[in-house]
Amino acid sequence: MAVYTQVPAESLAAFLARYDVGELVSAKGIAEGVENSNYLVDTTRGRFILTLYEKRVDAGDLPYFMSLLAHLDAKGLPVPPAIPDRAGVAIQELEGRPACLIKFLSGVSLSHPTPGQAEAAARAMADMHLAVADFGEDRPNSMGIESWRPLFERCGASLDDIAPGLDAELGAALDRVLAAWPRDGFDRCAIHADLFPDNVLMLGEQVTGLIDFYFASTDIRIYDLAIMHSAWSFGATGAEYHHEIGDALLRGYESRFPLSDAERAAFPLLASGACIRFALSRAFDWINTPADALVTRKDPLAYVRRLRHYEAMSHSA
Ligand SMILES: Nc1ncnc2c1ncn2[C@@H]1O[C@H](COP(=O)(O)OP(=O)(O)O)[C@@H](O)[C@H]1O
Ligand SMILES: N[C@@H](CCOP(=O)(O)O)C(=O)O
Repeated sequence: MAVYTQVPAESLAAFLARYDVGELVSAKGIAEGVENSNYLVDTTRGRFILTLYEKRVDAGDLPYFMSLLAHLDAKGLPVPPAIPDRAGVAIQELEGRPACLIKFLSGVSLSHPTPGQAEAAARAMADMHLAVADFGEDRPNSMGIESWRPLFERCGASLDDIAPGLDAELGAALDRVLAAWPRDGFDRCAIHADLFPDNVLMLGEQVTGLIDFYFASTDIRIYDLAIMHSAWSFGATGAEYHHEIGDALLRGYESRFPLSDAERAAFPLLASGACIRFALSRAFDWINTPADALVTRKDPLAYVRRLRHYEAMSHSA
């Protein structure tokens, strides 16, 4: 479920009247997604996505996200920019929420990507990193390394309610990863920071959409690839590593943007950091979301198992 805010038809029709997009034909809430309310809107002139930003997206960050999307769209990347109304305004308010009308992109997100699809998606990430070389704006990563210790402490002893020993295991991994994290010497740029399979739209092996830029921020470029690697290369429980997908991701990325020796050496560490980040955000949501809430809680342990894989790789390296 991801329709937290209901938009009455009259209010949507009045909203659309500000734009040059024709008249409202239909609007359906989109079930996928967890952060925002999304509607699929058809008008007499085409199809659009309407997003109402809920509590997790800070309205103050929207200008950065929209500016990044406009930059990537202008460079020909398959991203969904916000559409400006007749007055040139893209970030609006609807039903008391910040809202944007967004370009609809075709394609489907994949549950079980093939190596060819993984390779194409990682190539698209590298294209995105190349395209932001002249993007001048900056946003600190609100889910970056500085946030992990405070988030871990907010989860506290409740971690052991998820699985006995989780508090100690994540605490020890956090100490190791924070101590070894590269503070400088690596390329930094605007990264997506959440390029999971559900945030890539594809038709066959063609990438038709990179979506959901609401964690985008300035961080280590290869950390973005490490996040993608940890999200794509494992079975749903995180126990099984699919090396053919992991290899395809690196191949696709490197076909555009080869890794340096230092980046290659740091990759397991950066991927361990990615696992800690998603294990902690999922654990926090697990602890703070009632089991009967409409939103499906994502399993933190699926990231703890991935973490063990990268930690073992770090040790053997
Ligand atoms: N621009 C778009 N074009 C087509 N479908 C989209 C677009 N943006 C979002 N969607 C659809 O809406 C779903 C939820 O969007 P997403 O941005 O991932 O939501 P959330 O931020 O709530 O997680 C996606 O899985 C996709 O099906
Ligand atoms: N990808 C994250 C959660 C963020 O949700 P999204 O729907 O905005 O991608 C995870 O799987 O933990």
